[in-house]
Amino acid sequence: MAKDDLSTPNEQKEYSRRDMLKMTALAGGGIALGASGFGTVLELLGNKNGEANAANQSTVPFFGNHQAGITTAHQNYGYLAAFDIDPSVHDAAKIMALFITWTRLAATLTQGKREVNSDNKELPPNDTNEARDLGAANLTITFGLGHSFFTKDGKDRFGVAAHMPKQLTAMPHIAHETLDPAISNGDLCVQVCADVQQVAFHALRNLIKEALGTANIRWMESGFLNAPKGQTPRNLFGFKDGTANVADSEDQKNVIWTGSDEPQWMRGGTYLGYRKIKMIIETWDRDSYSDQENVFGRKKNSGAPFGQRHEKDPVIMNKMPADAHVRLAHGTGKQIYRRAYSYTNGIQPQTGNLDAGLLFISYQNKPQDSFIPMLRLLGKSDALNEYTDHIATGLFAIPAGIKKNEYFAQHLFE
Ligand SMILES: C=CC1=C(C)c2cc3[nH]c(cc4nc(cc5[nH]c(cc1n2)c(C)c5CCC(=O)O)C(CCC(=O)O)=C4C)c(C)c3C=C
Ligand SMILES: [Fe+2]
Repeated sequence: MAKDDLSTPNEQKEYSRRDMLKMTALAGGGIALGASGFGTVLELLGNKNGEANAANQSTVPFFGNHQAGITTAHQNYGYLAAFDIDPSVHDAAKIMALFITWTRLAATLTQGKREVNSDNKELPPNDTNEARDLGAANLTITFGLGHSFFTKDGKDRFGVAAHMPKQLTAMPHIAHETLDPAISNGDLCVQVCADVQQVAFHALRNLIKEALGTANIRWMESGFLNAPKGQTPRNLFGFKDGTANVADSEDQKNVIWTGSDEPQWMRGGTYLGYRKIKMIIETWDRDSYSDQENVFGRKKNSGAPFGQRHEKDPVIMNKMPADAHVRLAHGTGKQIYRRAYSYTNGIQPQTGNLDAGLLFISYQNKPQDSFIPMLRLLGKSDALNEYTDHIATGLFAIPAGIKKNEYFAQHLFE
């Protein structure tokens, strides 16, 4: 049978054979791409099925100055996953090979294309197929590196510890947190977002599959967030969440993107701060409306700060209770860019309560001066603490955007 009877030949290959050979050579040679490796690389598909139905064909560019999925309009579904490098891997070349494969796959999937299957039906399929008839649905894939990628037990793991991002540390202890290490931190992180959950899951699943043997999944979380176009989404406490985020690109440059104080390969990148925060929904739902508003210092319906009429009006700190969440966060004088998702995970068997909360994700160029001090202050004094538990954490360096014919973190290694 022909390569794949449902497929049309790819017209917009992301990489030529020469590009891939060049990248493989740059990665130190000797990288085994696997028996079907080059077939996979060279025969990317156009996804023609979407033309016949209402699949969401919107795409977000994968290559660029900054990675996508950060200032990209918030998609409806998000996965955040962390990976650990397999203990058998000591060679940077193996990691570079994985990053080449991940880059190729991400560049393909985010543009609504799929990898073609081999002629040989005795081999497993290259693509798992469940998103074949769906478009890209604004899929973005964002890659990051944890502190433990660079050093572990005091050892420089892959010869790049000298180039560690300046603000990347292990996460410090924060008051009142009850962290589960199994769902915290990790050597690598991948954020996958899309407007169709099946598209996002498909992408993550295929990234996991390609990493096997080099990097193993450590944890993954999935979340959702919906709002009418142009409106701020609401969290599970019913409040508009994300109002104070900077929208202007000059402000985003100051808050999000790293500059000349970082190693060259990290400039134009950012840091992802992560907290999994369980929300004690049952207690919240029994609290009075006015108490709920006092917790944040904002009006529940309009999102306006106390003493103001409209959501985007400036915060007047002394109109809010001293321990109001917004007063404390705003009072640090620091800014972060929040891109959170709500999560639900059925019922907690021990209590019969809902297992639900917020996958708090923020991007900032100086986490040691913003995200971490803010967490410390909120951990100590925030009125919100009565209704929340911080159960997982992470801090990851997100390198600059990937250029065409380059691969993720290439300039860290070369
Ligand atoms: C480390 C920082 C923060 C954590 C953790 C955090 C958790 C958290 N927040 C909400 C809900 C809201 N937060 C709001 C504002 C806000 N929150 C932070 C930081 C953290 N939040 C900042 C920096 C700000 C903006 C402050 C400002 O300058 O005005 C709001 C108000 C609306 C908005 O601006 O988004 C809400 C609502 C929850 C539910 C939560 C943990 C579960
Ligand atoms: Fe907040």
